[in-house]
Order: sequence, then C-alpha cells, then structure tokens
Amino acid sequence: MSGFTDSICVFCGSSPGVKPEYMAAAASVGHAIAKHNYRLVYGGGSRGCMSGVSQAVFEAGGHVLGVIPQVMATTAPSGHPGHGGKSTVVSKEGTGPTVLNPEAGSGHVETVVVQSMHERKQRMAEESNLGFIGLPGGYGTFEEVMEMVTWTQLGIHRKPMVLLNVNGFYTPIKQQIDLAVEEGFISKAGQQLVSLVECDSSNIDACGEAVLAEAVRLSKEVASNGSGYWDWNKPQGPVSTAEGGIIDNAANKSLQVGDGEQLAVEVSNLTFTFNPDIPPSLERCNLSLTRGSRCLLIGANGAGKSTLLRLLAGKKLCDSKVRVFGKDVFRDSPSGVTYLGTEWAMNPVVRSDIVVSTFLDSVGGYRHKARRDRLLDILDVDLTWHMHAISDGERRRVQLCMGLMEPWDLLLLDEVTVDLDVQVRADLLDFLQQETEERGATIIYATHIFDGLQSFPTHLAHMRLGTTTTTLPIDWPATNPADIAALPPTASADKDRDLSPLLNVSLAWLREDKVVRAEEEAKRGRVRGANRKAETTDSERFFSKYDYSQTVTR
Ligand SMILES: Nc1ncnc2c1ncn2[C@@H]1O[C@H](COP(=O)(O)OP(=O)(O)OP(=O)(O)O)[C@@H](O)[C@H]1O
Repeated sequence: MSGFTDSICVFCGSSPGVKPEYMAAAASVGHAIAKHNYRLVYGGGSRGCMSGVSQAVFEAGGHVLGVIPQVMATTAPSGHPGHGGKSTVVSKEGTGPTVLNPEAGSGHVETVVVQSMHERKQRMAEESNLGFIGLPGGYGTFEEVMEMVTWTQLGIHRKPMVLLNVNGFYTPIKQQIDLAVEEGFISKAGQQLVSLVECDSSNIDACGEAVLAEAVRLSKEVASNGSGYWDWNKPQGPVSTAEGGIIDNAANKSLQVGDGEQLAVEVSNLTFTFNPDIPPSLERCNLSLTRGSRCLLIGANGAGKSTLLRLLAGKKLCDSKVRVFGKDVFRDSPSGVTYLGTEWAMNPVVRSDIVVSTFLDSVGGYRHKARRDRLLDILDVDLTWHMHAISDGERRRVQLCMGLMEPWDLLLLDEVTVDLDVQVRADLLDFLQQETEERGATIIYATHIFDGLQSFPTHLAHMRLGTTTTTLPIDWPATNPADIAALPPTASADKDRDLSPLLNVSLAWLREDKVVRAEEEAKRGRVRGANRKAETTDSERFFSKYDYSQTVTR
C-alpha cells in the first residue's frame, strides 16, 4: 500500500459501551493520524476504542492496517471496506458491530491475519516506524503496551510509547512505574521509556494532535541517536523468497533451499543484551545456513561469537528470530542440537575422582556404543583415566567424546579444540567433516586457531562488534564474484608472510576490526592500551610505597 508517509501503531481496548470521552479521544487520535497522512496500524477490530480510532481514519480517507490473529479472524459481510476485492477477513474481538461502516468513508483498509497474538504484536511493531500510542484499554492493551516498552528496553527495537492519559486513566500505571524506579526494578533511563500526554474534557478534540506530536518528537529523537537506532521496517538481513530460498540483496547473492527442506540455521536481525543498562552484545545479526554446511565463525575477542552460539543452543532467552531446522529455539526447542563450549572444563564435577568409562556411561555411552568406540579411538582416550588426574587436553578429549557420541544434526563448537594436540585435532576434523558429508549434519565452529583448517569450512561468517558483517555467509573457498568482493584485502603488513588463504582472510578481518573498534570506542571516550597521558595513579603511589613483590621469594 502506498500514499502515506509514516505509520503509527495504536493499542487500545475493543470493549463496546465505554464512556463517550474514551471514544471521543480515540476519534481525535484517528483524525490527527489521517490529517498528517500517516497510516494507522492497529489490532484490526471494529468495536470500542478500536472502532473509534480506525473509523475516524477511514472516514477521513486515511490508511488503516489491521493485524488480526487467526483465532480472532472471521468473515466480514460483503461490502466491508476490508475486502478490497481480495479479503473478507475481519476481527471478531469484543462484541458489537463487526465492521467499519463502509458507507461512512473512503479510506484504504488492509487486513493481515497472523498465526498468534505474539506474531500480531511483532507485526504491529514492524509496521510502525513512528512507534506506539496507548489509548485506554484492558488487559490486552496493558500487555501490548508493556511488551513494546520491554522490547525497547532490551534493544529489540527502539520506538517510543506515548500513553494518552484520558481523565487520569493511566495515572496509576505512571505511579506504578515511578514506584518500580524508586525500588530499583526499573532504571532511571528506563523511566523515560513511557511518556504520558494529558487529556480531559478541556482538550479532548485536540488530544489526538498532542499525543501524535509527542510520538513523532520522540521518534525523531530516537532516530537521531544514530548507529544504535534501527528500524524493523527496513529489513537489514536476507529476505525469504516465496520458493523457500533466501536472497541477500546487499551481497547480491541467494541461498537455495531444497523442496520441503528447512534451513538448518536461520538468524534474522538478532539483537541481544545481557543487561538493559549496557549496549547490546549482539545487534542485527544474520546467519542462514543450509544442512551439511560447515561454517567457521571468525571474529576478534569480544565480537559476540560465543553469545551467538549460546543463543542458537537456546541457552539464553531472547525475543528475536532464531530458528534451527525451522523451529524457534526458545519456544519450540529443536532436537539434535549439541553445544560444546570451554566452560564445561571449569565445572568441579568433571574434575572429580570419577573413572572415564563410568563418566561416559552416565551420559548414555552404553546407548551409542559404536559411535562411542569410534570417538574413543579418534580422540585417543583411555577408559581407565580418572577425571581429576588428567591433563587439560585429555579432559577436553573426554568432553568431545561425551558430546559427540549421540548423533547430532547441528553442532555448535566454541573453541573446544584449542588444547588438543595437532594429530588428535586433525583426526577429529576429519571425523566432523565426514559427519556433515554422510549424515547432512551442520557445524558452526568458532575458533582462533586456523592451522590445518584451510579445507575444513564450506562457509565463513564474520562478526564485528556484536554484528555479522556478512548477511549470508561467504562460500569457502570463495569462487563467485559476490563472495570474492566480500573478502577483506590482505593488510600490507601481512603481504610477505607465508599464510594460508584462510589465515590471510582472518587476519585481514581482525586488523580491520581493530581499527573500527578503536574508532567506535574513541567516540565514547575510551582508549585501550597504554595511557601515556595519565598522571601517576593512586595504585602506583600505593605500590611504590608498599611493594609486596619485593618480599616474595623468587
Ligand atoms: N555475562 C556477560 N555480561 C555482560 N556482558 C557480557 C557477558 N558475557 C559476554 N559479554 C559481552 O558480550 C560481548 C561478546 O562476548 P562473547 O563472549 O560472545 O565474545 P566472543 O566473540 O566469543 O569472544 P572470544 O573470542 O574472546 O571468546 C563482549 O563485549 C562481552 O563483554
């Protein structure tokens, strides 16, 4: 649909028979939206305040997008403006008249039906670049308002929420937020995420203009915050095609998925923060892999590799789209996903006096005898070892044997081959490659050790400062022009080194990363390395006086 400049989402109640002032406020908001040629995005209902706001936009010839979950979708009588000659779907939410009055206006109405309430909120958020207005409503409205604010707090999107406080309707919620701030549940910055515009009988006809102006003002403010701001209306990542493939317009490249097949991994615009008061650790990450891929995840320390792998393993909850074999990893855990990370070796249990054979049986070794025995040979493990009396590398071999025994469809390896000796590592890589070729299993491998890896990966993905720089991973070895163009040029410092092509690429990326990171950190007044401008610190003064190291026997 075209003809409008921007979109604003309105959350409100759909109960009929509410006081006239609520209906009047809803109509005022609708008139203001149409007057500014914005599009109304709303829950698709035609009752109560939903009717007030949508009917007003429609009557003024404006644009309306209703988003209805399947469970509330019903068929509209013919003549409903939502038909547009195509669709007859309207919402059956609430009770009362079901449709906008087609005689009363000339607006443009579009209705989309989505699978679930959750998807409805996501779609409404995606469609609304200006953010959200909350009109008075019930549980559903409260829930929508709070979830949209939570997403902003988490950095999933950054869009303002402005509540129209009709006759003090939202004053108790404001007081609740202030109390939560006072008690330390919401930060001071978080307090600003909800803005209130007052409305009573003295300004009811003008309140629509006021609330809209506040939403637009805040939206511009958020947008001017620069790089942190992003907009779901402009997809940054690969786009799914009707045929089930993926197109990456940025890289002019596409990924084909076989008939009826699901992508092994699909991460789309993933943003994640450990703590709402710090910048997100992952922002707008994209990764799409078909089955059988072996993808090397390359990035400097702190780039976000482990965080991404843990999210793929469903180990941390977040609200962005992360799918494995077509399933949402947080809500519909796919089977066959194995994650092996370095933290395992820190667990006191794996350093206790337990014999390796017992240890392996305790995690089902007896069920996978053939694979277990093959792995014991490859990893050169002695079943009589005691876990507390072996080396770090030997303990790692036991971990790998344990983790790989049960057949997996997706293996997430986070730097767990680092302490293996070169022969065991080489044999293990051969085994992993065979698993992908014979069983169609998929591997994502984050490592800093590139020795002997040249022919292992089928794809390379690069992460910098918490984001993937490649929307679709680069084929390795790179042969098509789009992939070759996406590879970094060899740094002049490394031109004369005798490096494998893979190490060359990795080093060039990391050198670029360091420059970009230094620039980004300088903007925030942070500097790494020696601080030559600093005066003598308190710590230096203290230790120059009480230097305990002088008393330590060397
Ligand atoms: N528990 C945590 N709380 C807050 N921030 C964290 C936490 N864990 C990681 N981070 C931050 O998230 C970012 C990504 O960390 P991550 O461990 O994913 O990086 P990485 O690419 O795996 O690094 P490395 O190569 O050193 O293993 C880093 O900036 C880090 O400071």
